[in-house]
Amino acid sequence: MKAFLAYRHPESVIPIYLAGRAQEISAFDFLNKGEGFVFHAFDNEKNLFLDQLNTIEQESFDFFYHPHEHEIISKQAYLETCSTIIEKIRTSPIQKIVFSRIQKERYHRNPLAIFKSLNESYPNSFNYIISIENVGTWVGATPEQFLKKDHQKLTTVSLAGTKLDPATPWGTKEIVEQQIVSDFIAEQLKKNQCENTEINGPSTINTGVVSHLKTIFNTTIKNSYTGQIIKDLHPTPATCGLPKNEALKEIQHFEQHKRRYYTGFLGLVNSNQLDLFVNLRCMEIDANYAYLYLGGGITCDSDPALEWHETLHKAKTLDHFLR
Ligand SMILES: C=C(O[C@H]1C=CC=C(C(=O)O)[C@@H]1O)C(=O)O
Repeated sequence: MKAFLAYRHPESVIPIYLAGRAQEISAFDFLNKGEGFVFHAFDNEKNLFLDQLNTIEQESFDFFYHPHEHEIISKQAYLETCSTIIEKIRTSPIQKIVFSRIQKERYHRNPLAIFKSLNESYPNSFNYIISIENVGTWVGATPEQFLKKDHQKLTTVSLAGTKLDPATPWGTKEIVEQQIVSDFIAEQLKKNQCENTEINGPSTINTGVVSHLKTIFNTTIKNSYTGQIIKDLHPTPATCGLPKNEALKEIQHFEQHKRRYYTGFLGLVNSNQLDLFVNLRCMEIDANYAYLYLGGGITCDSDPALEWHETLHKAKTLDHFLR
């Protein structure tokens, strides 16, 4: 399959435009594929690996649209389902479920112009546009590093909790919601024999639209554990919930849409390095419409109306640039 990719890494100001090929890979099967770019689905189905990537002029970037159903729920349905999820959490051992929805918007700009606007507005995000034959086109500006690895040095991040106004103090709901992610990550690092783990945070980061709590984990891992730590971390409770398998089942039950690449992960791969991001604040586009994927962590302290409002606010990351 033909593939086009443009990305702008948060540590750089220069966007890179590439063309190459994409192949479907089994879940997590990208570590022995050589140099390339992984675009991994949330539910491990139709994971893609891009390679034979060559730099191109941006004028040569082409778009593949692959229309399919996007289930869009009403505000009323969102609020009702959210209340049911809160009740479920209050009456079961589940502590957190990340619930998401799709918002459909007409767009009128060249997708590359949208990508460029993201680069101007979000210097600290990993911004990308990816277009793959028979798959479609996705655009995103994600603030969440999934995993960075250079030889045995590994960094991962717990990013959760959202506030809309940077001036308001953090509430207990957000602090607990992010601590759940940090505890989960610490446990997975330990299980995978990581050593010399340094934990920094939580501190507040501002994405330009919302603020989050962020804790950074720097550690050392034996290369033989790389595959296992990725399997254990994906998906973290920042995008799925806790306990992981129970939360996954509830997501499949409550969400009407398939997440596809939203809350999967993407990024650069080569023999000794990985630089992966969680696919958040992203949208799938066809020739006329953008489908924004918007989610948030639900806990026993959630308020459905506030969660709805949070998804509307997160949508601003992208919808500001569609018209
Ligand atoms: C699942 C999303 O965000 C996650 C990352 C940061 C904060 C989150 C929250 O506050 O709910 C989510 O865990 C999303 O933006 O779709």
